[in-house]
Amino acid sequence: MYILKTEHSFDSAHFLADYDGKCGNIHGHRWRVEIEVQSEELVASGQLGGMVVDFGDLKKDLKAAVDYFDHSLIIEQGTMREKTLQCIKEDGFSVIEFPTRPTAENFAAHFYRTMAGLGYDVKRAIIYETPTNSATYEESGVK
Ligand SMILES: Nc1nc2c(c(=O)[nH]1)N=C([C@H](O)[C@H](O)COP(=O)(O)OP(=O)(O)OP(=O)(O)O)CN2
Ligand SMILES: [Zn+2]
Repeated sequence: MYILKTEHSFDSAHFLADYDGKCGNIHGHRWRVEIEVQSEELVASGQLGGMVVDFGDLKKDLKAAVDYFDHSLIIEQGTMREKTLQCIKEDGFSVIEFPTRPTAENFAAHFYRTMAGLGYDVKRAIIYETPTNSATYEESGVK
């Protein structure tokens, strides 16, 4: 089995709604996203010969997925008053409404599924919320 790994980072603010503690307040992180893709075989010949995929393509696709969140405020849908949200947007701030609580675990699943949706055979996605705290998402099954 061959496994390729690449990473990108993004800066964003978030908060955990209904969290009893400092993470319930708006705060920021530099999120590091690592992605691993796998293959039993290498491309036989040509431009991609000897590769699983071209690192250039893998990096470009992960960067696009990650850049979507860069320098924005990520909020869980339905956890901010509509009026507040509207004012923030009207004042020109970039807000992304996320379907689930914006935890490292949910971001790991998000990036896994985004890259899988692009056709990559993703082994795992690892999200570092801080330099020492990370969450990993994998899907079990026959691979
Ligand atoms: N399992 C998870 N636990 C927590 C998550 C998460 O995504 N998954 N997220 C948070 C908060 O977002 C918080 O920002 C993390 O804070 P903390 O671990 O305390 O990290 P700090 O580096 O800010 O801690 P210091 O001790 O103040 O340096 C909480 N839990
Ligand atoms: Zn946080």
